[in-house]
Amino acid sequence: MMATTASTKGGQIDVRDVSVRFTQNGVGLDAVSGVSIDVQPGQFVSIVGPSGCGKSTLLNIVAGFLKPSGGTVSVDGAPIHGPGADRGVVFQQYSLFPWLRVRENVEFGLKMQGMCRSERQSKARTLLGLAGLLAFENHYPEQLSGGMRQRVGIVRALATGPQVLLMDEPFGALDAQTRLVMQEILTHMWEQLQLSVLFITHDIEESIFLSDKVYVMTARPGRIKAEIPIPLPRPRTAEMTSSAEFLAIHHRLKALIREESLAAMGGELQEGGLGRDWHLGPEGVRAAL
Ligand SMILES: Nc1ncnc2c1ncn2[C@@H]1O[C@H](COP(=O)(O)OP(=O)(O)OP(=O)(O)O)[C@@H](O)[C@H]1O
Repeated sequence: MMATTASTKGGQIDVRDVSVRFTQNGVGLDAVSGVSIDVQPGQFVSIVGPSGCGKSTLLNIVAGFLKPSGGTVSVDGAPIHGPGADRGVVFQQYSLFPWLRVRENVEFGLKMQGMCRSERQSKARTLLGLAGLLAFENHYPEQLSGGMRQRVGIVRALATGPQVLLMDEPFGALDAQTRLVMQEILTHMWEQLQLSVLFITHDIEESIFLSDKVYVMTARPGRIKAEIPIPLPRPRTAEMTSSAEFLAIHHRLKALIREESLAAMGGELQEGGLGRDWHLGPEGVRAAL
């Protein structure tokens, strides 16, 4: 992997035997059970799994927004007790301040840290340049497309210099074409800044294209079902997505997730729906009605 700007290499995430139990109206729900994952410094790691398996819950724990019921989480050996400037977070919804211009949005965290005006301007402009947004530094968020807003969101999350970037379905609201461009921009920024990234997505192709490793979670309570290394060379190119190696990984991941998606639907599809009545055929179903 190449790097130009990072000085020290940090950003190791260690999640050990983490469990989460939510209690609502006196009823307990096991969301995550005994999950252990690791992200090595500079690694790009994705988590995929069926809806509701606890992916966001896990990310929120690493972000420090949520405390696990059991287990430990640390970054570079330091236990996580809450949110911190060492971890940038990007969600699917663009969370920019609409009354601030693009550069002011990016500078916000730096201003809070007490950095002087000229230093924070120069930092924001460097990052906006990496994301291809320098020409828009004086625009307001509402003047930007969804993809551009999300790029500003990523730049803002990176402004305070975190070694870890946590991303929860960041491109989920974007159209397919914009999504591909965003993947390339993110890869470029990741390579330049030597970040560790933990990335959640529903999109199998996206997870393979971006990652060094993909974790597949089971249906709730979420456990780690498989850890799939992605040995494709870098830089990744659009052509690689039709290579035999890429397609073989895609096939494997799809099968793993399908099993869990069926399980997540409580067995209805195998037992009561698709499985039970399909042998009847259209005639049989009509007769049974
Ligand atoms: N604060 C909460 N209180 C109670 N239950 C919660 C809470 N947050 C999440 N859950 C439940 O925990 C489970 C895991 O939720 P989570 O959002 O982590 O799943 P997910 O894998 O990210 O889902 P999706 O892919 O649909 O976004 C779900 O059943 C959800 O309803």
